[in-house]
Amino acid sequence: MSYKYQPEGSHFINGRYVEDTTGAVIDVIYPATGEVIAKVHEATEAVIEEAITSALAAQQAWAAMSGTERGRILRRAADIIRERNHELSVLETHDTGKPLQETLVADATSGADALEYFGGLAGSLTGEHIALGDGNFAYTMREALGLCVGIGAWNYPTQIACWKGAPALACGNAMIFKPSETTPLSALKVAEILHEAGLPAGLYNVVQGTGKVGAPLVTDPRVNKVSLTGSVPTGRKVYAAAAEGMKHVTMELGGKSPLVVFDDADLDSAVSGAINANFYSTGQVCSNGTRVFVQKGIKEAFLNRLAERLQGAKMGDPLDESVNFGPMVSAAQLAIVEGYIAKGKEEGARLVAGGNRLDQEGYWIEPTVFADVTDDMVVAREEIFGPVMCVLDFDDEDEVLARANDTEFGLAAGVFTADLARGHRMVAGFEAGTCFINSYNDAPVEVPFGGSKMSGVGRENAKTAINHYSELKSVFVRLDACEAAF
Ligand SMILES: NC(=O)c1ccc[n+]([C@@H]2O[C@H](COP(=O)([O-])OP(=O)(O)OC[C@H]3O[C@@H](n4cnc5c(N)ncnc54)[C@H](O)[C@@H]3O)[C@@H](O)[C@H]2O)c1
Repeated sequence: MSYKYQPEGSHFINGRYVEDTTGAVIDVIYPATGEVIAKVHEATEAVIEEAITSALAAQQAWAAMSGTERGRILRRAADIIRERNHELSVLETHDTGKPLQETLVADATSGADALEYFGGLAGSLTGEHIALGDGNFAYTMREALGLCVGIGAWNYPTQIACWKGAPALACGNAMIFKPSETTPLSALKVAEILHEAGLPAGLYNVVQGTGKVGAPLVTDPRVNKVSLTGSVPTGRKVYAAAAEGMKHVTMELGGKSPLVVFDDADLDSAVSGAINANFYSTGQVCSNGTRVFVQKGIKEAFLNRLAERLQGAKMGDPLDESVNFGPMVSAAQLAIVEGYIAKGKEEGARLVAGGNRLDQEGYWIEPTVFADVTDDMVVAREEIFGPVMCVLDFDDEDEVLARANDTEFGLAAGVFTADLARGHRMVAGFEAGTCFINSYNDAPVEVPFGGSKMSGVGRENAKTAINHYSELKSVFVRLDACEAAF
């Protein structure tokens, strides 16, 4: 039987699709209907070995090319992605369930942005000259790390494949990317397009599978760097395993981020911020501001306006471009979200919107809002990773800052206020890697993205990502005689 989105092979290795049917079967399910749209096989040991050996065989020649030449290929790949944006977005919608309205602007296009940005930077990577007196000097050389492994989550499959691949390749590395087993299709297209753009075979390989495939990649001594996007429990395991081999890591993990709305904020703008911070991608965004602290003076106005605006959430066929709210990615994730909604009710939070599963095929749940949430409730402490907004009340700035920071996570934080001095004071106090003033969840490639505390290590995007995919070699040069004590 052939499936609607069946790829030519489960893996993309050494410039071509590869299959090994002895690997366990993974069903790829369209979350909107529950239909199986493809079947892929988990990578076997032989597949993993082929991915590693072909990457190693290609990497040194790639690193020896000029940055400008490498960058040209990445920029060509960006152009191809943009030309095929519609087709890639339809695939992403099938892989994830996210509405086409979103995938058309946020997924392949964001991946293309990363390829274009790092393609542009590749020719400007340099070391520096350091004068040391007496004519002596040192210089630094920026070198590729070697073989990098990227491991993705299921919420932004194309974007994650590009956000990791683009800086890795720009710096002269090879990458093996393992997408989430829930969304295996889009990364294959990224690999295909990179090679079509001229990337030499072996430099961007995609292997499918669960953590059983991710784990041996992380521990393989030939791998120099691991970049994971995933949950904190997985991050802990992967970071520890990578530390055994003293490997470089980037950890983009989960969050329970605060969004603080002061009573001088523009109400509609703040409600928009809260919607973007909770319901985009059906709430499956790591940086979501799911603890919405609203100052008591505007609490009722905020909740009323939010209820009105929620009427604009349109669920339905994700391929219909007027639909703006899709299903959860999987039955398992839906069950987790339903569990948290039940917990919120049990703990005494006031359900003011949503909370119900739709009685139809697929993994649909309404956008949900709890009010009167308190800091100690489970729904206010744990990452739900679904469309559940928790609204908490507060009185003053010092109090809300302390409460906003009272979490093990530190991915993102936002503030809405008309008082910009207060906005800057708040972000200076937030214990979070990515902050927003009068906005939420913007992630342009030019800006570093990442978390502090348990939400991660390192940064993606922006010039700083170069530091995470390369290292400096220092060279001391003596021009006068070298002297010694004896
Ligand atoms: N900070 C960010 O940039 C960011 C972005 C998106 C998602 N996330 C986080 O990702 C989570 C949701 O994604 P998920 O459910 O796919 O996460 P997950 O942690 O379950 O899985 C992430 C990836 O790790 C792999 N994996 C699992 N165990 C492994 C192991 N032992 N060794 C190597 N790889 C292993 C999985 O197969 C998957 O590809 C949420 O917590 C979310 O906040 C973070």
